[in-house]
Amino acid sequence: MAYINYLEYSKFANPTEIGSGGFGKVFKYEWKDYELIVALKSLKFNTDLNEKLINDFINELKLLRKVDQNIIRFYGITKDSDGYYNMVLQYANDGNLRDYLNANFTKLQWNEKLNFAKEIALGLLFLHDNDIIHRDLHSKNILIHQKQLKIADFGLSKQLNEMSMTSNSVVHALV
Ligand SMILES: Nc1ncnc2c1ncn2[C@@H]1O[C@H](COP(=O)(O)OP(=O)(O)OP(=O)(O)O)[C@@H](O)[C@H]1O
Repeated sequence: MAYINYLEYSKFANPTEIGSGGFGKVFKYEWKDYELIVALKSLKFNTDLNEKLINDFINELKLLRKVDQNIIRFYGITKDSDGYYNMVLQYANDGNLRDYLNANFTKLQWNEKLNFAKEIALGLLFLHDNDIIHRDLHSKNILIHQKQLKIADFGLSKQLNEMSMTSNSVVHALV
């Protein structure tokens, strides 16, 4: 397996909660070395180790190593003071597309809406060119950073070559 950066938790300062999802909470931090704002997304379990959640998390890590301007950047992983692993991600300063549209839809111009559609299509094209299907694409999994849309949350994604024989057979049967 290719290398995933391990980052020291002490390098991150001033946490502020920005959201929560299936894996746990998401915090905004300052990455002191680079004076960069990043998002730390944690992997938390209330009960015993859940194999499916872990597999989803590892899958998300592997897929996020790829870099594209319409895909949220993944810098590495860190372990927080409670012992939980966190993904260190590019911080999207305008949050998710669903909240953004709820707040701004009436103000948006057509050229901006068309540009949004184009950026989502470009992000998807990049994923598909890399044989990745997202499988959970919706407006909360699209983040906005400096007016640019970035596809996030690959927990349910699958790389086509990792699909089971059964799924492959179905795909082939359909082609
Ligand atoms: N990199 C980021 N930059 C800024 N905000 C983020 C970032 N990642 C997540 N968020 C915010 O935190 C919320 C929760 O994110 P998360 O990916 O954990 O869950 P989700 O996509 O809403 O749910 P689920 O994990 O169940 O699919 C997002 O909807 C978004 O508003």
